[in-house]
Amino acid sequence: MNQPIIAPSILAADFANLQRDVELINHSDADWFHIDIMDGEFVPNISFGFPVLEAIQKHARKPLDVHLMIVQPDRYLEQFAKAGAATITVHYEACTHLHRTLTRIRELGCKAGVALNLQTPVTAIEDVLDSIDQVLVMTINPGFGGQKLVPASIQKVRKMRRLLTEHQSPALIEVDGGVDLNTITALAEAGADVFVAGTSVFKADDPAAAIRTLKERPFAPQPSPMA
Ligand SMILES: O=C(CO)[C@@H](O)[C@H](O)COP(=O)(O)O
Ligand SMILES: [Fe+2]
Repeated sequence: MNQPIIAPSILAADFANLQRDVELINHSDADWFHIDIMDGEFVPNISFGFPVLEAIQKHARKPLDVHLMIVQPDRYLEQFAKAGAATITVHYEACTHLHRTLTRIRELGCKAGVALNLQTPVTAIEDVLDSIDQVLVMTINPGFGGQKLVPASIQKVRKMRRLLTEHQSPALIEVDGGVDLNTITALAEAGADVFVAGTSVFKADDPAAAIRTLKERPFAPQPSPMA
């Protein structure tokens, strides 16, 4: 098991104190910033757009991992790249020409990610694996923070790991939704590399300590079944 990559989701930050929360992540053991963009059409919620992303980018000292929950993402790829995205993840369900979209993301100098909703089988991306740097396995229905992880998604992460191994793909597996101290170990054991955490970080009494504990938890000794 590799050291987990922790990506706190800004969606759960205090937007009235955004700079404070960005600095908190800068000074923590977190690895990336996870940025959720929702358009009110692909998902039943609207998060924030370019002015907020640009404000985050001005202060962030770690890579921006941008998760686009929007229809026709091709319209905005260039703007997200200009706004400082290190990785741009589009939804499989939102792309008519997925290969074209992924190729464009890489041409723009970003890493290319594909997100799969709960019902989308892992094999959906099999034929474009060469164009993918990261696969985001949704562990909730997208659109809102603070939801409980859907248990069946752990098995899906396992299937995704098998698929990537079978194709010798170096793509990272990211999990998103309901990641906390109770779920991170099973997700890491199933083969996830990147862990998005919103509520479990920003709603904790001490977010920096929460990040540290999330990072260490998959390596912590498990309680024996007799205990
Ligand atoms: O993409 C999404 C929601 O659609 C996520 O990135 C959430 O922001 C994760 O929040 P928590 O489940 O960790 O509160
Ligand atoms: Fe997300």
